[in-house]
Amino acid sequence: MTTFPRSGADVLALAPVMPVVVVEEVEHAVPLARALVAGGLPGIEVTLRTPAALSAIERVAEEVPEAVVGAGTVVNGEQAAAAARAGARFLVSPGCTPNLARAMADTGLPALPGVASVSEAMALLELGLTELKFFPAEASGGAAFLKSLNGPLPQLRFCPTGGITARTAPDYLALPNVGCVGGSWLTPADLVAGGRWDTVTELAREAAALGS
Ligand SMILES: O=C(O)C(=O)C[C@H](O)[C@H](O)COP(=O)(O)O
Repeated sequence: MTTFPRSGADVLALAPVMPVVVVEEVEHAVPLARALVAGGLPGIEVTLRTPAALSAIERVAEEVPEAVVGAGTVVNGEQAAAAARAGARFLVSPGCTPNLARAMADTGLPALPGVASVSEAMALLELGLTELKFFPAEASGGAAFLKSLNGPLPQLRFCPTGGITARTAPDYLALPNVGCVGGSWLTPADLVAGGRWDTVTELAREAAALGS
């Protein structure tokens, strides 16, 4: 039986790669999640960027028990609450405000709030949050930024996301303050639209192997 994450650390520990997916058609959600799970990636971040996103989370939560589905692109409290109602097991935001941090905590779900600077990371640390998303990773300094941050703030752990590929992921995963990396490269729009689930599984398998 799947154990659901109870903390940000549990979310970071799901797999070396967190697939970030954009679901345009709700019918794609279940086969997509099954394809990722089959490749060894149980954690799935469904971005709240499409009208289908909340229904997609609901379907995966109900129909794919091996998956751990979370909501991404959470930018306000209403979305955090709606994602929790839909069955999300964790929340991810691209950036954070005190209001959003509170709203995410109110859901009772583990969350990875996003940061892109030292001061933003320190503000969340003051709230007791030590597992964060680093977004947009490549545009904000990449692996070199996180390596520098580990000096003054070694208590923080990150899921860097944004512009990361299968080729650059190992640079991040080699860092002591990186738990996993996020990315959309496992589920390109053309593969999803064409229902090419075997290829998604293949990409997921390669990504899962980055942790070994
Ligand atoms: O929507 C969010 O919550 C985000 O933070 C953005 C996503 O994580 C990135 O868009 C994924 O990055 P790519 O792998 O470069 O596509």
